Amino acid sequence: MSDSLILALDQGTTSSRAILFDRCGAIRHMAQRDFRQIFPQPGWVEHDPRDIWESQLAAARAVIAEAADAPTPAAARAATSGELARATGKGLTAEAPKIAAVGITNQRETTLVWDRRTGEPIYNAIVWQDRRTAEYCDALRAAGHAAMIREKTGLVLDAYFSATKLRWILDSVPGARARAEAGELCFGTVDTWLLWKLTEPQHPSAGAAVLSVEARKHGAPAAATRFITDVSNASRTLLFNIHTLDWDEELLALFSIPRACLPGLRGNSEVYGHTAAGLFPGPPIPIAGMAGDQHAALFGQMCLRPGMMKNTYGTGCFLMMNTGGVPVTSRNQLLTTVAWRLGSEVTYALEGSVFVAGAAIQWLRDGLRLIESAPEVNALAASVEDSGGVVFVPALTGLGAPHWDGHARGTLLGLTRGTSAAHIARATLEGIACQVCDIVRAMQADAGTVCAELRVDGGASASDLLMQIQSDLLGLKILRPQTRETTAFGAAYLAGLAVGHWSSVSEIQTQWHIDREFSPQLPREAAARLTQTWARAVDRAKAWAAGA
Ligand SMILES: Nc1ncnc2c1ncn2[C@@H]1O[C@H](COP(=O)(O)OP(=O)(O)O)[C@@H](O)[C@H]1O
Ligand SMILES: O=P(O)(O)OC[C@H](O)CO
Repeated sequence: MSDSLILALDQGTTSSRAILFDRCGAIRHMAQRDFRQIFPQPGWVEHDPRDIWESQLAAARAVIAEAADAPTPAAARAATSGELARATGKGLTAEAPKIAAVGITNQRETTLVWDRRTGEPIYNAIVWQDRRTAEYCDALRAAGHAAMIREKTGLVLDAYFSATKLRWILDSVPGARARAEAGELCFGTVDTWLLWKLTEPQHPSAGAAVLSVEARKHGAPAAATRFITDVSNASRTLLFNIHTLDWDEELLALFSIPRACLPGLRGNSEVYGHTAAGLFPGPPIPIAGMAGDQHAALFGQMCLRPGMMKNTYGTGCFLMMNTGGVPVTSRNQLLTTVAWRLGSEVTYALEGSVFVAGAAIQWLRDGLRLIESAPEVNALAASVEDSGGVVFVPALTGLGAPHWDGHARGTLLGLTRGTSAAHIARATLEGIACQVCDIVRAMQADAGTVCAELRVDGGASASDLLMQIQSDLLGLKILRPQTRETTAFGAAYLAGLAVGHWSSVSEIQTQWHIDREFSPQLPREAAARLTQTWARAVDRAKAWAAGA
């Protein structure tokens, strides 16, 4: 077991990644495949489910092939002493790597529907960022349903979540509703789609002989047992009751969703099935971990005690705090969500989602052309002492938590003739950090605790300047781990724990190491002034697109 690896599949909004971790938690191999973003109308965002699957499969096959070509540490040691060459007569080229388990983690809320018999999607995946159902959400809110929805699901009524997207597909694709009611269609988030595809028998690449031997050994899984989601992904659909941990009849009726199209519900660390024979070289691999990406990141950051929190700085920002075995109801417009279920033990979390974070830096690059690459923002912003009074509210697609204003728009204030590109770059980093501050404050008020530190990951956490600004504004320590692939880490750990690759959570806790710690350096009064100015700017950004 010591030489075997865990394969984490991290299916994100813009790319699919596959990472092989060894038993010490070190990354051995990594592959990434970007895939197509589809924007059929303003505010609509779709993915082709086949692109999601094919990019994920290609990334997984690439890391496995890379690992097969690379010597294992044991083989390398043996080769150094000449033993391997003597024993095998063929040097270092090894056969398929031993993979103990696969863990899946994924972009959440994104909604797919496919034919239960053929596996063919009936429509593109509607992505979490898609706003086509915003008006329907407004109507439900006006009809007074928001409080019941929040009480049962822990979520706010917003187009971000899956239920209204699923309803849209059932009502818009001819015949879909009747087929869903007849049990002919499957609804899934990306985890469910990947599990379905990974366990799909008779892949074209599978040799007939291999298939029959392996199928006899493992049995071809029935559709019902391959059609599964986990409680973390389910808790982002608006259809799942976080108290009963089951689909909720009242919510299904409200959104007109037939129960027959919903997947079975499982925990986050258990064997859900095996990869189909022939999909990867070697024997079928148990698929043993599954969690939404932010939940996996909370686990991978080892935020295992109540009060511990992490923030992921990617396209958006997703801040989560572990609240232990009790769902904390937010009084400050945050989300209550299932963090994970291990065996019968459920852990809950509070979450705040910022829609635009790293994407604001991309806008400086692609929209304003102030920089040529995202990392360049740091030198530009560091070339000035402060933002020169410029404030940027990066509400380019509205404001998420805790404001939830889909009509807010990006707002650049305080411009003078002395304003330079550097001031705007600095204001962008401050704007990202200020959005995170709003969430941390709301979270600490809800949870009644003041956590002394924030663990960070995601692409933009590479920016030392952004992390320092964040620490200054929050007045908290920022801890950046050595491995920032914490989402994939979390999925790998969940899978590895289920198959005994790691013996316990205490064993994996020793694998989390700090790369750098950032401590507040700005006087608190100066930080308070900046956040007060930010609050005034947010007020001006709100409701902008709603008209006069
Ligand atoms: N060195 C850097 N400094 C600041 N921002 C960065 C840096 N590197 C990447 N980014 C930002 O991080 C984001 C990508 O992070 P990533 O975690 O890969 O996002 P996602 O998973 O949402 O696709 C981009 O929006 C980019 O602007
Ligand atoms: O694809 P990511 O990593 O930006 O994550 C997307 C989130 O899960 C959406 O809620």
